[in-house]
Amino acid sequence: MGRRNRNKKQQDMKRKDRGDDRDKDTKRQRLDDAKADSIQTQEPWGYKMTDKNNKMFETFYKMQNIIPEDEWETFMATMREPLPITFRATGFKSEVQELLKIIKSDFFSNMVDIEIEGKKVDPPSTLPWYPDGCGWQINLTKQMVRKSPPLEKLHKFLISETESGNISRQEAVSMIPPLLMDIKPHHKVLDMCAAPGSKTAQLIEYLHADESIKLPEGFVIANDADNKRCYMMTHQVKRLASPNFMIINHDASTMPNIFLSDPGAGEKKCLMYDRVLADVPCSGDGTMRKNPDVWGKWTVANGHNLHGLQTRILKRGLALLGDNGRLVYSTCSLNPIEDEAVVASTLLQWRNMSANKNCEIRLVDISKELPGLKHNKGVSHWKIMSKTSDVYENMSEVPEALHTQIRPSMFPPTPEQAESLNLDRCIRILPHLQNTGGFFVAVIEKVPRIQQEDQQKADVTLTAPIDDTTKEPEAANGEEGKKEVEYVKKQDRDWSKPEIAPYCSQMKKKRKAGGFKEDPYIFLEETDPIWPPIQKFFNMDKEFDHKYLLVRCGEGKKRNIYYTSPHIKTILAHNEERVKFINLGVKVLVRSDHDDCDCSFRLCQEGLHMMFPFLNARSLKVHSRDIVTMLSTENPFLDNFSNDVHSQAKAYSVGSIWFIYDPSDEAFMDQDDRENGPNCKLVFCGWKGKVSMRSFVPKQERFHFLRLCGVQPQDALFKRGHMKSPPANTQEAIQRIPGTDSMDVTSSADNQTAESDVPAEDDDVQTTASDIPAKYSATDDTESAMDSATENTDTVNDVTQSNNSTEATEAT
Ligand SMILES: C[S@@+](CC[C@H](N)C(=O)[O-])C[C@H]1O[C@@H](n2cnc3c(N)ncnc32)[C@H](O)[C@@H]1O
Repeated sequence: MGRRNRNKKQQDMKRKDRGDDRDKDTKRQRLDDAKADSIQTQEPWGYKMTDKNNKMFETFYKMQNIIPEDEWETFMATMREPLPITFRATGFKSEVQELLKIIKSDFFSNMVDIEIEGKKVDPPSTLPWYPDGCGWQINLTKQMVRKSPPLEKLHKFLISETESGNISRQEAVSMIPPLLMDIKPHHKVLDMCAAPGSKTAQLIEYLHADESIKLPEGFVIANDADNKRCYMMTHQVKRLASPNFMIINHDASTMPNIFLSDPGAGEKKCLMYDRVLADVPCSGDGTMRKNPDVWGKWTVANGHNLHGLQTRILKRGLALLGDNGRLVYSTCSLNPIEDEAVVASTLLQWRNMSANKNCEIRLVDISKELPGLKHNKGVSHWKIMSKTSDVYENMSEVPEALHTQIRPSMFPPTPEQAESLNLDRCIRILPHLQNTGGFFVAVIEKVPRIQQEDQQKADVTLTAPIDDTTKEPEAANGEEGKKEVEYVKKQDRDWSKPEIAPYCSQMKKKRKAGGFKEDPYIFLEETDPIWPPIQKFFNMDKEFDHKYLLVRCGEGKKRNIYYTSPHIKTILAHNEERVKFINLGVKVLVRSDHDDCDCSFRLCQEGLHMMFPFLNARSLKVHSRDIVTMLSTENPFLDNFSNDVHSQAKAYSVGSIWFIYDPSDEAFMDQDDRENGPNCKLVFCGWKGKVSMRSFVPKQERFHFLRLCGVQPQDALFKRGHMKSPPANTQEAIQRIPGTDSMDVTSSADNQTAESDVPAEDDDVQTTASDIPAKYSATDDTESAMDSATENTDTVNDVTQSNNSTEATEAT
């Protein structure tokens, strides 16, 4: 008999000795039940989904008493209903308000008397707790919106604006954790499990919320263990174009320390964060409305398996949190083992660690921080159920055989401990309270017990050295306490000091000389000859420091130049060998060699918002109708622009330019701007040729800006009388774009004239005139692909893992 067979036989015998055979029958029975339960049913709107029943789920949650008895039926009925559409408007405040005006007037005002399948549809409403009316809920499923003819216009609008990143289709509950982080522009923020990045995007927005600050001092570091999902996140946050942002790729439970000085030289300075978000991987039972697959997959084991990882991530997050910092722990699961048990056991362990005596961590009362949000309080008591539906009140009742699955830390605190923990300060969002998904949030703050007087407060979050104690937890009372201590010793000895994490050492093998596989990040030298012509051409402000510009190729011509913030540069400089950086820096300049231009680089739209406050030359004030001209025409001739713009343009040599529309510039704005133009500042980059002038704006964003200027992309642009005829020799070449009734754009002949005049498009701008109608005649396939690609999904289900490893795949 081979060794493997022998081992298996021994294991079977052991299992028999433990009486595990009884499990088999129960298991078989349960599988049969589950199969019988999962009958495919046909939903309205023509798509199939599994039956929404799971007996184990019901038994488990009924037993927990976290849903009041008289609400149980409503809770279950809501869980079985599909989730309504929710989204939030994103971006700069004034631009967001303009977009909201359009949403209300052009789309929602028409939705008052709509009936679908004989039922009247509720008009869309704002999420009462989301600030500034920027969060919205439409009580329809996305399938309904897609298939219903009266909602076609709304559907196209949602796809288009989601694509350009001006709205974020995000579950309502998923918007909550970033709001509770209370982000300020100077905060150092860590998002531990960030992909696909919907919450990260909020964090970046809040960091940049004060538009009067050119560049905030703080930054956001987004981490995720899944390399592919890190790249998805790159796309998600690209439009926010923040130089104060980076993506890294590590296991959050063993996040490496980030040094702010050379780790080899003298005193180590480690980064401590002001804000940490631990939106941990979870069983996702709060997302069953959106992901009906979870119904069939749910077992108690999912929560049990994730508890260990969730706890380790929370502990590591707390270890990295600076004094007076705030950590938000969240899951989209209602399971107390993934929620309160993780929080309670971590708080208790923190207290037991003698090394932590200088600092207290405690739950923050957040019940009043989001007025209008309906929620229940966290619980202090719950029960543990095994896969075979045995129920345990404490660890001593758990058979030895289950000790690897059921841990002491999963049990509720004693009544005395519970009194000091204030678990009721956690919030539970139950789906039936406000027609949402299910969610759990706890906010924890770290408060120094002794404010050390010699500590330089201003620098505290950047310079506080990491607590590198290896001391073990002090003994707690009683048998349970001893077991807990043993457990902590075995599993968690180093939770404040994962200096060389297993993941890092693994990665070291993959590393090639000079860093990880990514292209290198090479900062421009002070004396780099590339810089003076750029500085001169754009008359760059002295405040702009070119030592934060970087390129990604060491040799040959530099194609793109990126900008990053001082702190991000410092982090990169001292950690390139140890931290896996996936993405950082905003593209601000793109190579564009042209015989008639002294500067080999042009501005690009992606980085313009960050750059324009530092540009003292090459700007053109424009009217709203000029925006329409430049965004609806490939290379308009100079005399297609207003006289005001034409005369400014004549003064400029050939090369990169940027346009600014500023409603606060009373002297320049005219009657048409006041009547038809948007009430927010807009900037675009472009190129001034000899006879024409073009913009470089990615196609998705063109539609957004056109809408802000009161033009529906499928409406006639000429209706407003904005276009002057192009010169006579190109007159005949004007043609209709197939698929539109009314939109005319200048033709290929016109483009040819201009092509020699302006540089060709780059990969940051891929717009051809015919893209416009093509997009608006998207097939169903394209639309559904867009739906799934663009809606932010932060659910991790299908969890198969041991306590130490997670294989989580995302359900989209
Ligand atoms: C609930 S999702 C996060 C959603 C995200 N915060 C958002 O709002 O878009 C959990 C994420 O944790 C990641 N993850 C799983 N295990 C991890 C670990 N050990 N360390 C870091 N990230 C992990 C998954 O790849 C997944 O992207």
